[in-house]
Order: sequence, then structure tokens, then C-alpha cells
Amino acid sequence: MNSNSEAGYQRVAKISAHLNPSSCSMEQGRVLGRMNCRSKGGASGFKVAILGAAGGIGQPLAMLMKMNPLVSVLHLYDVVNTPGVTADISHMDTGAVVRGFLGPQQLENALTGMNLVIIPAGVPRKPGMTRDDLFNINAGIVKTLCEGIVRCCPGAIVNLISNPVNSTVPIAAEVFKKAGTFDPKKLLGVTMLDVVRANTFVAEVLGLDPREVDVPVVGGHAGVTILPLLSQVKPKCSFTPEEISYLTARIQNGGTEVVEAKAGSGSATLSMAYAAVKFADACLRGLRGDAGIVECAFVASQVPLPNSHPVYIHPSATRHVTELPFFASKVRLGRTGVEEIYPLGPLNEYERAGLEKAKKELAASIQKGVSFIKN
Ligand SMILES: NC(=O)C1=CN([C@@H]2O[C@H](COP(=O)(O)OP(=O)(O)OC[C@H]3O[C@@H](n4cnc5c(N)ncnc54)[C@H](O)[C@@H]3O)[C@@H](O)[C@H]2O)C=CC1
Ligand SMILES: O=C([O-])CC(=O)C(=O)O
Repeated sequence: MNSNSEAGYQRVAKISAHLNPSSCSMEQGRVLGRMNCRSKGGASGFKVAILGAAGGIGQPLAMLMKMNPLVSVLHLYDVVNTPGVTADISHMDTGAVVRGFLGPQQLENALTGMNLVIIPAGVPRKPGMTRDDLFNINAGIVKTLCEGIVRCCPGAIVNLISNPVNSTVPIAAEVFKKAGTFDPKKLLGVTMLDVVRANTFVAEVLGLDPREVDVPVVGGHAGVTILPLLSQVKPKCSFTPEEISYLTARIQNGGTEVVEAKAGSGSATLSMAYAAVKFADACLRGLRGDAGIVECAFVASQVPLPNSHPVYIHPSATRHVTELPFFASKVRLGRTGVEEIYPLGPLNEYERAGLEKAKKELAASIQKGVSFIKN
């Protein structure tokens, strides 16, 4: 970036913080319009929208994305409270220009031109509920937001956080298919929190720094569909049968552990925002063209793909991955999104039994999402 564009960019960022596009005068609107034009060319980086930005996950996620140097423009959309959250976040002296959007009439402006859309919109669990109990409310929210994506940024990468992920991702896919814009490389259910938890809990047992630990977690994002592959932990290690059942249960019930501790005030928000940013950053580094970006995500695992290049599936992956239309596994992220789906690798007997249970529940959750749009 040259110094002129840097100066222009700082002016834009400064004045943007004072102007709310939804409530400014015509003159202010003209100034803001001019600034928005300049800001597009002012900073190099990606344009990211967060839908549900005023929520428990949305707010810390917005803060952390404002700190991400790969982000040049950050759009914060919600049906409540975005003016306040936007004013607050926009005072942070980092590069991204922040703009707030409130209510359905501003959804299209929030989405237009975005490279990455992160969706943590929807209701969270209370103690005693399953993630599937959120379906009735969150399915409709995800459908509406995805219809906006179809109209305004059909080529964007979508990171879907709203639960139940095992059903909301198929819902999003059906909305995109119906509109003829579905690109399976670009739709990713966020299961990163399962990996983050698995790394933490395994590190505790092994007495290691969690940053040194890498646990693949495959399947889906609810109960038994969360399948940690403890036989493939890096660094290479072994566990007793007791450790395996303790770790598997704790990783599968990590969400419930937080829901119960919060005792009715919601589910994981801070660790989720951390995980979402870790995942979004990986997607952006992939878009930038960085090599070797591999993370776990819940993605469409079948070819062929009309109007797009097929996802490359390693031959030995097909046996495990493509039996279900969606599955969480390790994927390589690149300029076009998911560029490779990795095989599950060798599973031990315990993991094979877990996989069978996971597949049964996953098949029903996926079908429920598909039927919501088709019927
Ligand atoms: N994938 C994962 O690993 C995780 C997923 N979640 C899920 O994330 C979702 C959000 O959780 P929280 O942030 O704790 O909930 P929250 O209730 O604190 O925030 C949700 C936000 O979504 C907004 N919202 C509702 N309808 C909307 C619409 N039509 N358009 C835009 N925004 C809308 C609300 O106004 C609210 O600000 C829940 O479904 C939760 O289950 C939570 C933790 C982990
Ligand atoms: O448990 C929940 O409802 C929220 C969630 O998905 C998680 O924390 O993994």
C-alpha cells in the first residue's frame, strides 16, 4: 500500500466510525458513499461479513476479525444492536474498515461484494436441550440469510456456525442448489471448536502444550457424530482404554459441559469466537494462495458438481467420506475454497464402531435439513 492510499484509508476509517449508513443525512450519505468507494481500493485484503454479529459469538468474533490483518472491510449484520457494536469495534486502531447493518432491509448491503461470510446467527441451547432442538428456529434464519448470499455474493466462502450444523449446512446447500449457485468448495460447516477442545483435553492428559497437539475430529458437530481420531494424534502417542473413553466422551460433550456451566445463559461463545477466527483465518490464507492449509470442516463430500470444478477426493477417501453427502474431515483450503478432502486414514476398532454410530445419526440430520427446503 502506498502512503497516499494509506492516508486515504485512515480518513475513511476515521469518518466511517461516526456515520451509520442507515441513519445519516443525504450529505453525510454522499460523504460516506465517497469514502466507501475509496476504501475499496485503499487497503489490500478481504471483505468479510458476520451475520449475527451482535450475539454472544458475534461480538468477540467481530473484535477478533477486526484484528486480522487479512481483513480490509468488515461488515457486521444483525437484527438487533449492530449500531452499538459497530461504533465500539470501529474505534480499534487496526486496518479493517467496519460498517454496521441492521435488519433485513440492510442484509443485501451487508453482503454485496463479500469474499467470506461467517454465520453465527440463531438461538443457542439451554440446559436439557440438544442441538437438534434448535432446528425449528435456526433453520428458517439460515435459509433467509443464504437467500441473501445467493442474491449478493454467490461466490463467497461461507463459514456456517449456527446449530444444528449437521442440518444447517445441508439447508444452505439446498438453498444454493435451488438458485443454481451451489459450489461445494465454498460451503463449510465450522467444526473447529471440536478440534480446539480435543487439542486442549488431549494436551492435558499428555502433559503437553495444547499448541503442540493436533487431533483430527471428523464426522459432524453433535454428540456421537463428533468423532475424535485419537489413534492419529500428533505428536504420535498412545492412550489407555480408560483415557480413550474419557477423552472421547469429554470431546463429544464439550458443548454440553459449557451449556450446563452457563446454566441457562447460553452456550460456548468465547471459545467459539476463538475457533471461528482460527478457521476464518485459515480460509483467508487459502484464498490468498498460501500452501498447505489443512483444517477439519463439515463439507459436501460428493462429486459431481454442476457449473464448477469437481472437488478432488483422494481415492482412498471415497470409501469413508462419500457415503454421506456431508461429512467433517480434514480438508485442504486454497484459492477456490475446499480444494481437497483427505481420507480418514487407518481407523482402529473403537473408531470404526464410533464411525458407524456417527453415520447413522448424521444421515438423519442431513436428511432433515434437505427436506426442510425441498418439502
Ligand atoms: N458450530 C459450533 O461449534 C457452535 C455453534 N454455536 C451456535 O451458534 C449460534 C449462535 O450462538 P450465540 O452467539 O451464543 O447466540 P446469541 O443468541 O448470543 O446470538 C445470536 C445472534 O443472532 C442474531 N440473529 C437472530 N436472528 C437473526 C437473523 N435472522 N439474522 C441475523 N442475525 C440474527 C441475534 O439477534 C443474536 O444477536 C447458535 O445456534 C449456537 O448453537 C454455538 C457454539 C459453537
Ligand atoms: O453445545 C452447543 O449448543 C454449542 C456448540 O455447538 C458447542 O459448544 O460445541
